[in-house]
Amino acid sequence: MIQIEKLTKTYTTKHGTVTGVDNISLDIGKGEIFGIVGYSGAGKSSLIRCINLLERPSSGSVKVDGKDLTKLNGEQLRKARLKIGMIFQHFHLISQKTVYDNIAFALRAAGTSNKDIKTRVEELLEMVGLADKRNVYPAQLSGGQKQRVGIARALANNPAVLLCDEATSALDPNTTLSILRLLKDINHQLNITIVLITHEMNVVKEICDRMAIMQSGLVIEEGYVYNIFAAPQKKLTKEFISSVVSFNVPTQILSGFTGTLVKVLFKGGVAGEGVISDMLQNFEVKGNFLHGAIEYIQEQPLGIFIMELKGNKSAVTDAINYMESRLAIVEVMSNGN
Ligand SMILES: Nc1ncnc2c1ncn2[C@@H]1O[C@H](COP(=O)(O)OP(=O)(O)OP(=O)(O)O)[C@@H](O)[C@H]1O
Repeated sequence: MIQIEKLTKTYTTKHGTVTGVDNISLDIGKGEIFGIVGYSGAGKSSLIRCINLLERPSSGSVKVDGKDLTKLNGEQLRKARLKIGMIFQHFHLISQKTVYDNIAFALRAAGTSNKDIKTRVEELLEMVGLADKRNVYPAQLSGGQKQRVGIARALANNPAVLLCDEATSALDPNTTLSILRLLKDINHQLNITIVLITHEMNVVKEICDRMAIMQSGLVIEEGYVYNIFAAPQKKLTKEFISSVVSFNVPTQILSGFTGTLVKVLFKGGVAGEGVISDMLQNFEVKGNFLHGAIEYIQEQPLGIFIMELKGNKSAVTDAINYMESRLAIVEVMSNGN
């Protein structure tokens, strides 16, 4: 649905040229929820704003539904943009207009008749759960309700893509969750492709199918969220993951162990316990559990165990190889003192 090819965005400032996006290529499939994570300044906003050409790329191309947006003239681009909805961190509602008129505004801009506007706005208000708020003004709404209006407005013209620019960053955790659930429902119901940028890994963990991690304008890691949580490659990715899932044991505790410390991850959670008990029965090693948890990522369990293995070196190696052969990911944290 979205093909980004060798996209670069540079800005000319009085201090020289700044690169916001550095030669990024990404392919986002129809109906996917794709998350782009990074700290402030990583280039997320520059990238998402290039997807609907709010920013014109310095080089490279952006294809949405097969159309290269960088090649369209003004009128063609205006039409193509109707198929790309966007929601924002600070909602960007028109304060002098009611909820109804904020949503109707997007339809009027697209030339929809008054009769069709009425039907469509009612439909959208139902979808986002705000039917009873149609005549109130934005100032009378909570942050979560404002974002629901933003979502209804973004969906007004039946877009194929919804871009979310830090859409939950101004909301408390419970409201964040309710907005993320709404986005997921909309994604299921309409098969709309959603691209969201965020600095919060819990947002990605909650709803994204795939993700990219950005740093200094580059995508440094990309893949299925579940796989990235199971086996992050880059230091920054590990840092983001540890902000939502703590696999860490305090260093002073780790230094007190004399055996080999291993972190064992099992895709599929509980099954892992069976592999560990088989391993303890079949090899001349003793296991001492320091930490065990099952995390749910996209409703799929990921089992994590941190344990000390004691025994002679070859038995420990055999035990680790055995767990790996049973599809565990084993990381040796320390070889003992
Ligand atoms: N209009 C602009 N003019 C000059 N430099 C810019 C402009 N927009 C972004 N940049 C620079 O491009 C880089 C990427 O910024 P960008 O806003 O895309 O990052 P971000 O990951 O979205 O961060 P944040 O969440 O803080 O917005 C930064 O170095 C930023 O200073």
